[in-house]
Amino acid sequence: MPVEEFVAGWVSGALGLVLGHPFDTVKVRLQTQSTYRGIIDCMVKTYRRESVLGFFKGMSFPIASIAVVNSVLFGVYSNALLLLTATSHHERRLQPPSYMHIFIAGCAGGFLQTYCLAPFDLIKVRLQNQTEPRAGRGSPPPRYRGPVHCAASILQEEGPRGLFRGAWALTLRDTPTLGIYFVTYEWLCRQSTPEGQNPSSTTVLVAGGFAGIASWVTATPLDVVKSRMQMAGLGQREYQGLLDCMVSSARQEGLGVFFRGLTINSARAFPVNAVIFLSYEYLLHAWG
Ligand SMILES: CN(C)C(=N)NCCC[C@H](N)C(=O)O
Repeated sequence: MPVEEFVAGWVSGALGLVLGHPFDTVKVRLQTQSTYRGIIDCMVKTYRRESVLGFFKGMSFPIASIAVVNSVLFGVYSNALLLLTATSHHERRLQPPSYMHIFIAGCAGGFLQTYCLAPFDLIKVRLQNQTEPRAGRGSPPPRYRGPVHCAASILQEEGPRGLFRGAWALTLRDTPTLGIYFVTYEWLCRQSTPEGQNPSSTTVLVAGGFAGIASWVTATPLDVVKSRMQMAGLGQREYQGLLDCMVSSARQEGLGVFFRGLTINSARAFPVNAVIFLSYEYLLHAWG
């Protein structure tokens, strides 16, 4: 099984993560708290209360973990394509796989990555939602002191299953949308690249950026449900399950609730995924 796709996926995931984390914090807060009037209001309040560091809350942990998840995604995707089409990454420009094969391989990558992603994503969301200023003398400490303390507290208070809160919503969110992600990327690359040639860096950047947007636009409704289910039990509303979360969110806040965070998600998705695909392609090219 070729492993370089896993390593390239890890490096590119880490680069994308640093670039995208401030956008991600604003998105998570908009989706789960109703104290903000919009993106700018959320950014201003975060900056005033928590300084620039507020945007980077919960990042140390995902930089190690989400990068591993990206490595699983790209590694499984590439190896699934190898199984389906018997072509390696380098052979795929001369013998391009069908969009159906790309979609299936993307869904397989999306499905398997959620097993690693679920607990990491839960911890990230819980830490990002702590809006207390940095602990100073006299101010009460935040509920979670960091990722390890957060994981230990969830285990203690909610049991091992607590770490997988929202995992179903995550699986439903990621399986089809990662199929869409890779199909969009390949389709855009093929549109502007002569047959048999490698796409230029500009093409990779643009195709990667739009692939990110396409996947996040389709993922946003379930992203909202997933974030709410992950926050449930923390003084926020408890849900009976995924359907209950969808129905009660729609009843209380209207259908627009499923598009919360769409603008910030798309603004984040372009640069993050442009960098992910560029560094991924670059590394695989450099390793020959
Ligand atoms: C749920 N969706 C839509 C995705 N995971 N899409 C792939 C993007 C991967 C990248 N790490 C990012 O966070 O944008």
